[in-house]
Amino acid sequence: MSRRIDSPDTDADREIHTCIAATPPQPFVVRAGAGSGKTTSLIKALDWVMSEHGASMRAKKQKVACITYTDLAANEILADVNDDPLVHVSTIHSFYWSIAKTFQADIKVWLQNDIRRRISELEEAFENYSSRVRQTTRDRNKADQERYGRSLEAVAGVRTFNYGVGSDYAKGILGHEDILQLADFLLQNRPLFRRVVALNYPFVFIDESQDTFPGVVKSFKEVEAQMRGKFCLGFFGDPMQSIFMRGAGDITLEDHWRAITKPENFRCAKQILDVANAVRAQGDGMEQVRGLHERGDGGLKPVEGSARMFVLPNTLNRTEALARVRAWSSATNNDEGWATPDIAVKILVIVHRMAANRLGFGGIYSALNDKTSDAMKQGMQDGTGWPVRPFLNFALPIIAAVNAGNEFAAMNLLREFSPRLAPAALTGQRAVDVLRELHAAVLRLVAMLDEAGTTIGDIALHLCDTGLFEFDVRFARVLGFVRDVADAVQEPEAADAVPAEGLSSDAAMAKFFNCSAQELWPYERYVSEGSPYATQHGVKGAQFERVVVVMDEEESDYRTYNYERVFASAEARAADRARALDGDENTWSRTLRLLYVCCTRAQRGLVLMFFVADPATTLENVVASGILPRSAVFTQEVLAGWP
Ligand SMILES: Nc1ncnc2c1ncn2[C@@H]1O[C@H](COP(=O)(O)OP(=O)(O)OP(=O)(O)O)[C@@H](O)[C@H]1O
Repeated sequence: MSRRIDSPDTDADREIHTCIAATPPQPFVVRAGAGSGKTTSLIKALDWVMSEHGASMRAKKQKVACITYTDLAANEILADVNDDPLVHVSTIHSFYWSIAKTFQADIKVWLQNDIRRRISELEEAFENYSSRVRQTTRDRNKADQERYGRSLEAVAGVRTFNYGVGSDYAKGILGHEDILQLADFLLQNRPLFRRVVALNYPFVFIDESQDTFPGVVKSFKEVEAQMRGKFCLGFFGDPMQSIFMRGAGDITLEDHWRAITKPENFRCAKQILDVANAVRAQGDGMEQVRGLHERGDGGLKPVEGSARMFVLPNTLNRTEALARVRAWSSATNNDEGWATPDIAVKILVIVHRMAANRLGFGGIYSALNDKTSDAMKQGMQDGTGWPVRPFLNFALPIIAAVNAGNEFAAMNLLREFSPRLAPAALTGQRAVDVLRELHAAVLRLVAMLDEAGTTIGDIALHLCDTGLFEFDVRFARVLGFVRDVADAVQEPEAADAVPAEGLSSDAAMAKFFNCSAQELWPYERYVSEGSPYATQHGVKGAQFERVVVVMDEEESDYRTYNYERVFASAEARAADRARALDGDENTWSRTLRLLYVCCTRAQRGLVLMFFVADPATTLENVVASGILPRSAVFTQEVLAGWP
């Protein structure tokens, strides 16, 4: 297998090498477009640190830190550098915890102050409640204040703090968000801490820097300012691919830092790259060159590929339109892959709602998506969120095990998740009695899922009341008010609240509990990847042979993204662009970047399906935008006669 590290150096790679080999090493910011092989450059950079500075770093027990966006990316990079112990690859959360965890006394002080801050915020909110605020909201505010008060008391007695999936302060467990706040606080306020970090990690490289939190960039800049000459930062990113609201975007250079541009694109066939460049021309204007090549008889040749748009009336049935476009593309490209069910084509939807409604879990989707925090949306979409884990990790698997007659698997799940089988709980009890009760509870669970009226809340209460499953503190808290579900759903303040801890997640959970339990199976199938759909945000960093991008304002969140703005009249676009250049981030600029990310996922074939109210006008706008030539833009008529 060819290794990334063995691919020829590009000009950008040579510049990175110069920065790393300089005395002292020079911090740098690599700006490189989609498909440019940023990860390859990053791996080469790690290799140069090892070859140029490895001996002295080993002697001083130092490491180079490489911060990635996901654990998956971290593992891939680690494999590429042969798990060299000189390289520490991790997500920002793990890295932050690894540098902060030895500062236990500081952690306690920070946490106590932070809990006090949260209590003050709740007190202030309470004082400012208008007379219209309902009693349940007031009661919950008080309950949250009391809960934090109890946490504060408990934290005083905690000896060791750890990092876990969800926070549980009384047990000394900090959650994801806490780790970020804590380490940023230490990095930005404690010179000694900055010094220790720089001496342990004289090189820190940050991948996907456009999506790194601004606080993280600020923190590392402070380390660099204090330890100049002894600490080298390297950012690898693409401001045009900044698609998460909390991302840092473009990294501003300090005086002595070097800007490096990597203009190649190795991923996209020519027609797709032309579209990507035309999109980007309206953004930062960086033009990418080269495109996908393949080896043929006469050596390496550029791949032409295909890129088309269908401008369709938004009255069409989306599923039928998609099937027709795929059949048409298959025939036109003479490529059966377009019509092959499932995975040969990746369909990118703005939100999962389209897939959710079609597959039968629209209720779960809207409960945990609409007016909820980004973390809750994301956790629902990828199946890692705390509200859905008890069902995905325990309830559904145990039902499946029972239905398949697999008692061994069912027993293993009970051992792993049931608090009643914990050794302490079994003391003084006859195990056989406990098992008999659990068995009956599981059979009831299986029956409940088949009963039409069962809600997700009913399942949750059953799991809780029978001791089948141990809920974490957040879930346990919600179960506390689950019987008031109907009330909470109707409560206007709860439903309309800006996403924040407490109220908005309570309202979302109330809706979630009201959903039919029968939505759980299709939801499970969806998150376990048995689907050709992905969201336009979820495919960051990925590539696929054939991509369909569904641009559909009816499916979208109007405030944040709107493709009609990108393909509006020339005057409207010019006005949005002028505002964006003035620093006013807007729907047009956000959507333009999302479109760039979507288009550049495709290697050989790209189809944009644009559902609009007025296809004729939109078609003219699309052509005027210069993003696709007229010959590549089609309307409903061409699909007539396709199945
Ligand atoms: N130097 C190179 N020569 C040839 N192909 C390369 C080179 N570097 C990367 N590639 C190939 O180009 C494709 C894109 O690489 P990669 O996914 O690392 O890009 P990226 O910059 O991370 O893209 P994105 O920003 O879109 O996630 C991959 O198929 C990779 O194998």
